[in-house]
Amino acid sequence: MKPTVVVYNSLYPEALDYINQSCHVDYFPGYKEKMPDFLKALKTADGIIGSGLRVDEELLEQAPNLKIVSNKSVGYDNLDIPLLKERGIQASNTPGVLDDTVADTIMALILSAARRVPELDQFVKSGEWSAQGFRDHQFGVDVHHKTLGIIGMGGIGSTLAKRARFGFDMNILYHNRSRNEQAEHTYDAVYCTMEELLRQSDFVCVMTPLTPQTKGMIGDAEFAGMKETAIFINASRGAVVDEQALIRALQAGQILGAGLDVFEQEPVSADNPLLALPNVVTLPHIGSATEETRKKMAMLAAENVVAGVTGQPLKTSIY
Ligand SMILES: NC(=O)C1=CN([C@@H]2O[C@H](COP(=O)(O)OP(=O)(O)OC[C@H]3O[C@@H](n4cnc5c(N)ncnc54)[C@H](OP(=O)(O)O)[C@@H]3O)[C@@H](O)[C@H]2O)C=CC1
Ligand SMILES: O=CC(=O)O
Repeated sequence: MKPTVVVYNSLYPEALDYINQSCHVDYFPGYKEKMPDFLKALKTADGIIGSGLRVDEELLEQAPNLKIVSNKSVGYDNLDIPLLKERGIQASNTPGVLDDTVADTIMALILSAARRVPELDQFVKSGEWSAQGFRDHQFGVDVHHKTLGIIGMGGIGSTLAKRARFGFDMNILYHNRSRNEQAEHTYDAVYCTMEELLRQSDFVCVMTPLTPQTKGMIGDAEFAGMKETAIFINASRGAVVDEQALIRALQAGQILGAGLDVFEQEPVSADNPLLALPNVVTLPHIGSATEETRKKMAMLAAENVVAGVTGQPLKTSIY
């Protein structure tokens, strides 16, 4: 009998076909709208694939045969890893294949925030440019030759460092729990304490995973430690930052601006004060969202789930 794989959000046809070749597929492009059927399918699932589903004790109770959870994302803060390990269930994610695309998104946030792109786009389209002309107070700040501090110099952080160093002649500082010697050699990145990095950087970019250690890692004290001219970028997970502290820092002029791809609550609610601040550039969590990269992520996640249910080694196992 073929193993059963539950696909819990939409998946490219190529990836679905690949799973279909060796598995029975229960496909739920939007599992939330089909909850009773989805829960029924979990009862016989050997593997599940998708992104964002919270896999915890409650979910595992519904899925007694589960052998693999294949996350179609790099981040795996939706998974209870100690519990999965304890139950002997494998888990995989999709590192590497999205590094360039996410680094491009971060450069877009850096450039948009520094050069006030969304604000000035609106200025042109609303007719204000022709009505009142462009004034000095609308100038932005340079990105080239400035200092970029990267908190979380891993796959994406290093790919960002490459762009910043060689494309924009930026100086790179970084902070991790451990040294990244490759980034030091290749991008002249300088290892710093968090305090040093915040004090010296013109752009501060957070790129760590969300873990119990990183939750709320950037708060009042960290914003107070940044330059008044600093631009803060977050494309990791919203909860790595204390969002209320970020709002306070922006409203008080403690930092110059922010570029955000992620939020504590997603989709972000319409009354979030961040949305009312002209010096904040926002994106709807689209770091890896290009056609080409999402296809690569889907195929990698499909290969992992098939490997997991057929007893083969996973391509990108989390543990
Ligand atoms: N916006 C989006 O669409 C996307 C967001 N992401 C997010 O980005 C995260 C990073 O991805 P990726 O670069 O592939 O991951 P990596 O594992 O390659 O890099 C993570 C880096 O964070 C560092 N780190 C981990 N914990 C801490 C800590 N407590 N303090 C300081 N540094 C820490 C690690 O170094 P060390 O272990 O030495 O501390 C490592 O250098 C993902 O987990 C995901 O949440 C990913 C893809 C797209
Ligand atoms: O947020 C996206 C991811 O891949 O993680």
